[in-house]
This record gives sequence, C-alpha cells and structure tokens, in this order.
Amino acid sequence: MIVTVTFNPAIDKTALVDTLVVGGLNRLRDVRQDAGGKGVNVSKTLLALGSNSFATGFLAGSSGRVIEDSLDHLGIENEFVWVEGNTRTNLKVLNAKMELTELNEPGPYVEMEDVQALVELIKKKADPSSYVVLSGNVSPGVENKIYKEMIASLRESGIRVLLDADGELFKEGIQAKPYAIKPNRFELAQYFGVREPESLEDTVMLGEKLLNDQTRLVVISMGGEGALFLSEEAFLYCPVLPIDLKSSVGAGDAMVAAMALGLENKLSLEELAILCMATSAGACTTEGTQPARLEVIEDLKDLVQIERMRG
Ligand SMILES: Nc1ncnc2c1ncn2[C@@H]1O[C@H](COP(=O)(O)OP(=O)(O)OP(=O)(O)O)[C@@H](O)[C@H]1O
Ligand SMILES: O=P(O)(O)OC[C@@]1(O)O[C@H](CO)[C@@H](O)[C@@H]1O
Repeated sequence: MIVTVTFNPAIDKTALVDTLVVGGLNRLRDVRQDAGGKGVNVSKTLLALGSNSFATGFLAGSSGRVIEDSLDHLGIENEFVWVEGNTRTNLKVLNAKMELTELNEPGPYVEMEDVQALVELIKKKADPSSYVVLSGNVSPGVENKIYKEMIASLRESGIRVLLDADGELFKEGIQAKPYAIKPNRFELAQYFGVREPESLEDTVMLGEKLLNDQTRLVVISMGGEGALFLSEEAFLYCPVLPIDLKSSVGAGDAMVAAMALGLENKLSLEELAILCMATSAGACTTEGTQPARLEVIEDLKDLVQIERMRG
C-alpha cells in the first residue's frame, strides 16, 4: 500500500491569460479547478496508473470538503485530520508563452496535537511493505523538522519514506535519510548552497552525495531538460519527451507517483525511469493538475530514451 501525506492540500485554480501584468488588472480565462496539493496529486496519478493508495493529511472547512468529495468520487481511499479554518486555494496562471506563475496560499494553522493524530493515522495504515510519500509544503504552526521526525519515527516501524520537499523541510528531512527523494535541480543546488549546476555531470556529482546506506534512490527532475535517476545499480539520464504542453503543474508529483509504484513493484532502475518519464510527461499533456490516461502513458513509454552515465 502506498500512503500519500499532504500536510497542506489545495484547491488548484488554473487559468490562462495572454500576458500577465504585475500591478495591473488581469482578466483570466479557461479557469479550472482541481483537488490538489502534492500528495493528493500523487494519489490521483497512482489511480491513473491502476494502483490504489491511501491519501491523508490535513483538511479544513468547505474547501477541505471539496477535496474530500473529489477523492471519494474518484474512489481514492482517504482519511484526513480535520483542523480549524479553510484549506487553501492556489492560483496557477499560464501566459501565452506557457510560462507559469503560481500563487500559493499559506493554508490553515495546524497544532502539534493534530500532527500527532496524523502520525498515528499513518502508522495505522502503513506496514513494513508500505511506502509513505511525504510531499509539499507544511501549514503554518508546523515546524521544519517535522518530515525529519516522521521519517525517523516511521523507520522504527520499518516503513520506507519517499520525500519530495524543498527548502528547510528538505534540508532537515534529508538528515533522517529517507528511502527515496526527488529534488528538482533548483532544490538540489539550494540544499548544497551552490549555483544551479549547468552540466549533467555536475548535477550527478551533487545528487550522488545524497545516496547512502538508507537513501537508495535519488531522482533529480529537470523540467524541460528531463531527469536523472541515481541508485547503486546505475546512474541514468533521460532526455525530456516531446509532448504538446498544456500545463506542467503536478509533473513532479506524477514522477513521484511513478517512483513509488516502481519501488513497490520492485522495478529495475531502467524500468522505473521509463515509467517516471512517461507519467510525468503525460501529466504535462493535461490541463490543470490532472494525470494523463493510462493509454497515453503507455504510448509515451515508447519515446523514452535512456543514457547510461554509470553502471
Ligand atoms: N515541458 C515538459 N515536457 C515534457 N516533460 C516535462 C516537461 N516539464 C516537465 N516534464 C517532466 O516532468 C518531470 C518533473 O518536472 P519538474 O522538474 O518541473 O518537477 P517539479 O519541479 O517537481 O515540478 P512541480 O513541483 O511543479 O510538480 C521532468 O523531469 C520531466 O520528466
Ligand atoms: O505549496 P506546496 O505544497 O509546495 O505546493 C502545492 C502545489 O503547488 O503543488 C502541487 C503541484 O506540484 C499543486 O497541486 C499545489 O498547488
């Protein structure tokens, strides 16, 4: 069973505008709404890939109900800890050049006792064969060391964690050596306090420093430049797939879903890379934060190219 944890889910409003004017009036068109937040997107993608998951985290107020209803409607098993306030709405605006501007709200306040309730819920659902996906930002009130503490605590129960976070959450979380991580190139550079590496070799040099006896898989996503897959088995580079881009919001989450499924199904690194590339590219072919249909993902798999950098 894959358990996805979203501390700070969101209703994602995606809209188009020809030119985004900062400090001016922008009239949006083609506004669509999706139940989102990184872990929620991972669960939606797993469903598209034909896999069950259990979605949890924090929800609040009427927006929280919208997300819960959407997951129920999709048939995704879920149980959230309910807190005061209202789950956030995040605005994603794409201009005519397909440049994305994201305006993410902070989300409702979460007390430490709510976090305790969440950890108990996760431990109730997960067992040593489970992968727990911790992804996204946390709500106000939650400390940056939370993922680090959760990774350590879940490890005591033999549960493996896949971490996708940025900034301090990532920096702290890494210290607890999660089983798998998916930084993008910016997050990787930020972690090491260096400029974003330009070459694949320099990116690999940073990424391999994060592999260790417990962190067995490092995937570095590089947006339109593809991704790197590092494990003790091999180091692989996959160039980006040629697709008709609709919205890249959630492409990273699609990749995380494919990583979790690949690990659960014990795929080889090469098979896992193919699934990740096809699933993440598929997410870019849909509007908003919807995953692609399985047939689309299957077709995209044929386009994946793999360059072996080591192993
Ligand atoms: N324009 C694109 N065309 C095809 N595939 C893409 C494109 N953009 C992203 N992808 C795929 O999605 C993967 C993840 O994208 P990206 O590196 O932007 O993730 P991210 O930074 O975690 O994004 P987010 O947090 O917004 O989901 C890439 O490695 C690539 O495989
Ligand atoms: O504020 P966070 O938690 O970092 O990111 C939240 C978010 O931008 O991530 C998803 C796309 O990856 C969206 O569904 C959601 O709005």
